[in-house]
Amino acid sequence: MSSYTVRSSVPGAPSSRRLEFPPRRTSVQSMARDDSDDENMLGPPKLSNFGSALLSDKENVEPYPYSLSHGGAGAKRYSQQSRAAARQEVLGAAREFSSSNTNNSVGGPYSTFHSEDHSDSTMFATSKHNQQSMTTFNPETPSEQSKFEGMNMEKSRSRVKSMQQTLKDELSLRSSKRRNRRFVSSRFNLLGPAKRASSNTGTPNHSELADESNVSQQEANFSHSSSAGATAHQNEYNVFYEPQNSSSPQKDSAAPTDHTSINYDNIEFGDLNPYQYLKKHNIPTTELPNISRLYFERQKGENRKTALRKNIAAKDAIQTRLTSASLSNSPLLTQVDLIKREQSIPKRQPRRKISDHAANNDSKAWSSPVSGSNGLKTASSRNETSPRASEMYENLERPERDTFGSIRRREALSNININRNYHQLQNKRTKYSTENLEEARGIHRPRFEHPVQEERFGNYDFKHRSPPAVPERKHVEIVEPLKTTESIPLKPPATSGDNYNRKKPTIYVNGTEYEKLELLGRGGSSKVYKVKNVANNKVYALKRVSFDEFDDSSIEGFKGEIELLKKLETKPRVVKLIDHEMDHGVLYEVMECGDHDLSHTLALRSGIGLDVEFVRYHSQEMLKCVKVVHDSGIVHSDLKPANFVFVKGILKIIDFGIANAVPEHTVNIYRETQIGTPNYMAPEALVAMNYTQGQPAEQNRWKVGKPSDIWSCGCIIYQMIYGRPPYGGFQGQNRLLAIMNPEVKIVYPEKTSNGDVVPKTAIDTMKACLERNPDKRWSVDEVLNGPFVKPVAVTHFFIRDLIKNSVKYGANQREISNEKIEELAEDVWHRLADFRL
Ligand SMILES: Nc1ncnc2c1ncn2[C@@H]1O[C@H](COP(=O)(O)OP(=O)(O)OP(=O)(O)O)[C@@H](O)[C@H]1O
Repeated sequence: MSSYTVRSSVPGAPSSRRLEFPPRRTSVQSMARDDSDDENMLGPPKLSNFGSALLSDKENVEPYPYSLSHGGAGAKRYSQQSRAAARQEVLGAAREFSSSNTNNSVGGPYSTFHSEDHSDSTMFATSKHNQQSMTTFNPETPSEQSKFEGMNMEKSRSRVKSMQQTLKDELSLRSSKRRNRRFVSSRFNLLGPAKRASSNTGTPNHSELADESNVSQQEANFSHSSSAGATAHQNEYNVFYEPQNSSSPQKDSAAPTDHTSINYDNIEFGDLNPYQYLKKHNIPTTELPNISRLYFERQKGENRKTALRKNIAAKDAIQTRLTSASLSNSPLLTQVDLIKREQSIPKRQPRRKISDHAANNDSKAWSSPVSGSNGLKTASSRNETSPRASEMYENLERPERDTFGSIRRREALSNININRNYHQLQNKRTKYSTENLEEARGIHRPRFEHPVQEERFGNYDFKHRSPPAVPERKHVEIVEPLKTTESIPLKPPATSGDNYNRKKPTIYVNGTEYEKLELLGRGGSSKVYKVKNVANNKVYALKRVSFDEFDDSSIEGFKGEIELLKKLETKPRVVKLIDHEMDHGVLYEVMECGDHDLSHTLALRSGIGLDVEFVRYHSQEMLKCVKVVHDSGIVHSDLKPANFVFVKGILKIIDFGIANAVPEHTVNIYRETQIGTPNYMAPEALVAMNYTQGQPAEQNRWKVGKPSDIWSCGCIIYQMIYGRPPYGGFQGQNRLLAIMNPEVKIVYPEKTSNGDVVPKTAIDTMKACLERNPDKRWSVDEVLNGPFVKPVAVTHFFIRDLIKNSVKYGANQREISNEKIEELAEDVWHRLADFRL
């Protein structure tokens, strides 16, 4: 490799550079590598680049990457001019060298070079016959050294500077071309895939490369054919746009077939993009930037026109609605007019994107048979409406194709919705204002409660559906059952010997049938039932006593009761025995039936307080019964409240089971058994007394007489006043002991537990009845005639007469003895007895 050092005069450039001559075959590669670096290309040219550029410029065999295919027209011209000038300068310098070296033979220092490289470059091969290449210069040759020294060095330096400047401009121009190419590439991407033109079968890239190859070839031909730079500058434009194939079959009449004078105003792209347009009309790709710019400007204008046209259509549609709404207020409008106006206005569309479901529903509503029969437009017929409406439909239903922009489209939709609501309101007003007219015309319109229904079917005349069929009422006959004269037996008929047909069991007493009604009470040895005589339907008490549990003495005692009852059957204060029968150890007594006994009455008044009159009345009633018994020579021996019953309001005595007839002129009887109720038994009836005369000592007897009955009556009165018997506070055996113990005194409080004052006469009566000594007890008559049972009442006249008589008696008798006073008191007392009310 040969090297040569030159001093550069370019400002900023290194003072000296070592000029190297790279191998010729790598010049193109070096250019390609430098071409990738824009910054290096913008800087001052290097001598190495200069040499490479010369070589590459001559070697047009390979595609020249920096063709003028993508440069602008002005840049292209400048590039071509500058390149032509540079070439002229280079050729001039070479001629100078060659002229100074005309005698240089083939066998000289160039012989080797030419023999190696003559077939590689056409340009170099052309010039090698006329000039000496710099690369073939060998300064070491003595003959050439002398020639070189003889040259004008100043002239050479100026030429080198000129060449450097030219190369600098060339590089700047190439950088500009590169930028333009990038811009065009980005625009191509926006245009989408290029369509295949009729005259262009290759892909755009391939076509572009082929075209670039042609351009490079044309440029090489130009460089080869032209000899003068100025002339080349003048003819460059015309020759350059000469079409390769002038007989192109497809040429647009409006297309600039004569490319020497392109009229951009006459260009019509149609459906072609700029690149397709170039290919179709065989226009060099260098015109692509200009044509692309023209294409985009026209597109922008078309878009503006389309937007303006759609805006006008939307406004016209709105104005049509408003006019229709104002006209619909007129009461003279008929229903047919309203329908026509409604048909001329498209239905409202949703603001947002229409979903498939909503669209389907909407289409169903429109395509309903009812609407079709009434002249409503279906979805397919909407396009048959006015052009303005159709255009607005296009605008509303396909917002993605709208070119207004989102804001403008939203405003348009909002306006339409607002006016739609106003239109609906006007329709409603019209509907209400025309209701009377419609009714007068006999037009029946359905009433919709739902606004959607009203919106869809609001102003249209519909035919009523046939009313639903009234369900048939089933006729049900109420058939009353036949009435028969024969009564339905509630129970099976009675048979002989069967008592099933009887309501309740019956008891026969001496042949008389008694029907058992209810149980009245139960005693120690018997049960008492309420029965009804079946023959006369009278009610009785039936006492049934079984002798199985009793010994013979007890059986004799029940038999004595019957005798006593028979004896007393005429007494009104003794329950009346109706009938009795002894059968198989069972005693039946049919008696007069009482309502309830005295124990039941006392229980009802428990806790109510003292009622002296109640006690006096019931005491008197009780004593009257006892008087009857005592007067009959009978000692009852078992007097208690349960043995007094009220029969029709009259208290009567019952239960003479242990009663004994008292022989006349005797007061007491003696029993060998202790029978009775402890609470009411007199002390003498409880204390066994040894029967001494003629009887075994171990045998005890109890003395029972009429005073025992008075004791019992005293206990009943005591219970009626204080609520319990005298020894009621004792329980069990202690009660008997207390009764028998004379030390246990009976207390008579002046007040009851409720605080009621107990009359003194009542207390005195109780004390007289409950005298331990039976001989000192009052008799029944005394009690009955006692101040409590039978109180004395005096009148005002009685007291006045008493005082008057006493004064007279004292005036006549100065001294009155005590005996005389007692006699007088007894007399008054008897008079009071006669004076009782
Ligand atoms: N004629 C009647 N009317 C209404 N009720 C009666 C009649 N006879 C008895 N009673 C009721 O039957 C109950 C028992 O009767 P009664 O006292 O005669 O039987 P008892 O076996 O003698 O009893 P006890 O021997 O224990 O005194 C009475 O307390 C009374 O309530």
